[in-house]
Amino acid sequence: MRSKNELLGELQNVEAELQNVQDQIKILLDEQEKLYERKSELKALLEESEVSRQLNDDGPSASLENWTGPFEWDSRVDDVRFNVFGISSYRANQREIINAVMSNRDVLVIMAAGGGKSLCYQLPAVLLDGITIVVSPLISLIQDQVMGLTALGVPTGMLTSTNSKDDKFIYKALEKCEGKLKILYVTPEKISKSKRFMSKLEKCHHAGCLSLIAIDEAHCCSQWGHDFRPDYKNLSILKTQFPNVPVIALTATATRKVQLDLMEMLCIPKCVKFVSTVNRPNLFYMVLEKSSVGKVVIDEIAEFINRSYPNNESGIVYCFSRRECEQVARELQERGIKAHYYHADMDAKNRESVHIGWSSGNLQVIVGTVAFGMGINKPDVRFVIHHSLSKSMETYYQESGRAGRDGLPAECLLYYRPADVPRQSSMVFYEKSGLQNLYDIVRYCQSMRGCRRVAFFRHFSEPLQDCDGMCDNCACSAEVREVDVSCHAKAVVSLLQDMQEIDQSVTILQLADKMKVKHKEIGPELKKNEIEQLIIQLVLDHVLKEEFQHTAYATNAYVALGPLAEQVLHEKKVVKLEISSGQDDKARSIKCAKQRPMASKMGIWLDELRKELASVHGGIFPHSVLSAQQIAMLADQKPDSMQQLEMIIGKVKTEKYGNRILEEINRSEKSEDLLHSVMGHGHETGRTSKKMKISKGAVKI
Ligand SMILES: Nc1ncnc2c1ncn2[C@@H]1O[C@H](COP(=O)(O)OP(=O)(O)OP(=O)(O)O)[C@@H](O)[C@H]1O
Repeated sequence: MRSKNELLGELQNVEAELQNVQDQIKILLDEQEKLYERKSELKALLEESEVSRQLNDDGPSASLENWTGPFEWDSRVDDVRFNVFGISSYRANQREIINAVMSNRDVLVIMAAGGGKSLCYQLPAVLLDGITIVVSPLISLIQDQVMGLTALGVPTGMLTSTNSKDDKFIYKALEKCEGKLKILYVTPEKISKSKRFMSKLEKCHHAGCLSLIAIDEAHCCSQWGHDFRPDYKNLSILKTQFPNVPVIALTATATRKVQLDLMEMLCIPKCVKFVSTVNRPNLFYMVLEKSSVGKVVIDEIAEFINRSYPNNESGIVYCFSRRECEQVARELQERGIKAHYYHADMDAKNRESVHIGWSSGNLQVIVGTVAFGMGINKPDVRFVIHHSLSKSMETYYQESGRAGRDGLPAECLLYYRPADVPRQSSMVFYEKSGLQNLYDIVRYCQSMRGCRRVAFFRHFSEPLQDCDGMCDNCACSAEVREVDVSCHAKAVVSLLQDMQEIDQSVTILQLADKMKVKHKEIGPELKKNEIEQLIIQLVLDHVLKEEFQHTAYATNAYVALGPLAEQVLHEKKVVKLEISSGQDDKARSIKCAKQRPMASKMGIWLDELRKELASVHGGIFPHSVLSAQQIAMLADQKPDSMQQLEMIIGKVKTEKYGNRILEEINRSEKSEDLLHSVMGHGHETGRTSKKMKISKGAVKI
């Protein structure tokens, strides 16, 4: 029998060895984590280089060819731009794209929402002999475009699923090709399902009258895109059937992978690509904490609208479900806001009347589901509020991008609370990369310090650009502490482990409730929303994961242990959480609003001035009347009298708004920056045109 001392000695040795092994395991685990990270980085880089190799093999890129001109059609193009569309100058890439189309090339256009894609096919359509077919996914978008073009005097028609008495005229025009129709909008279903339409199109082509095919919202072709539409898949038939007719495909967003997919699906491998930045410098992005009490959220939204937009400036509120849309619209009405809901369950007539009411200014706010996303062609939307989380960065970019398409300042607010995550995840988990896409936007929302714009640039693999203080985190960052919550995380994991052992499923909210009771003994006290935030953080970090169970009526999202749970349990992983320590969200939002009222007000006045001048000068599009260049001249020359202001922008009545503009110019120390920021698109701002002198052509009034 060994003595007690001998046993104690060996025990100490074993404990020391165990400690040694544990230290080595920790080192190896750290190493493993680093290697995993590097592995995914390398995979992403490989994928990227493979995609760019294929893209390079697939034809010349726009930059390799000179599309600026001169071309023999230059003067005719300028004439149509000015006299038909009332547009005084091009925005970035528009001239080049038009030239590529006029040169009979297939073209792929990636241009930010509101960047001016429509002109790129509408202008050539007017100029070319024959008819242009435009494929567009939504009837509301088609109606909008047809209304606008008809007002400009361009003979335009549409064929959609709903038959109309005009259909006969359109079929006849296609067949006879008499010049009574220049642009024909169709839904993708017409191409894939209507034999009658395709046979008329064949005849039109045969007679040499099919001049151009435009595919709008082309990302709908790709399963990798965020809005896949099965009928778009069949559009390859257009290029196979009419190989000599140029195709122009346009979208606001397409990652490299989607671009490649589009080119393949539309059979335009040798197309010229024009990729513009996703940056929308005039949009202010902000994420707000969403209260768990529904009425509080509505109170805040109503207060925001009444405070910031008291003059009936247009806006959109996006909701998660149809029921929620109706409720939010009703509650906003109760608070005196002219709001109405819009969703797919309404009949077409009802939807149209709401849309028209909003476009004409009778309604201030549309409360919509994503059905009210694509195809909103109203340029002066001043705010887009997300009452609920979007399902991806792409959809958020698109939906919020409905704001400020006129280039003037506009605001994009997103109300976020962790409890909205499982609502979305149970809808998207079956989509290709659905959860991954959702978690990207959740990361965007959880961040209290990162620039929102940078998040977009990263997401769309674009070089970073300056935010210019146009997001909440850059303009008025919250006072944020980074708190070590490893012990709370460990408690969450062990709590969940206990529940899993007895086969008990738990949702994120139930887990948060249980933690609320338990965590007080652990360390620094966390508020309920911070515990929820922590649980979501753990899901994003793969410590936990979401799992889904189907019932006859719904899919429920539960939370379970993820691949890195063990590390947290054994204290091998530090978990930190950003916690706001200063003012509450509302105070912050007010502070943010105070920092930029001048730019917003000025933008609105300029817009009103544009409109007033347009009405004085007989229905010319507002943008042509007070162009960005003219605003740049204001910045450059700082007029100090009404007379000077009138000289700069032309001989017009400017008393009402002019005085206010002058006041602002005088009052603001940074008037140039202010004017730059109200001008929106960087390429046509004073930054580039500051040195420009007034030319007669630029002052159109
Ligand atoms: N060169 C220009 N100068 C001034 N305004 C322009 C110019 N080009 C287009 N616009 C105006 O900008 C607004 C947005 O243009 P358009 O509808 O073509 O955007 P888009 O790129 O199709 O956006 P979305 O992807 O959101 O549909 C319209 O009001 C249009 O008249």
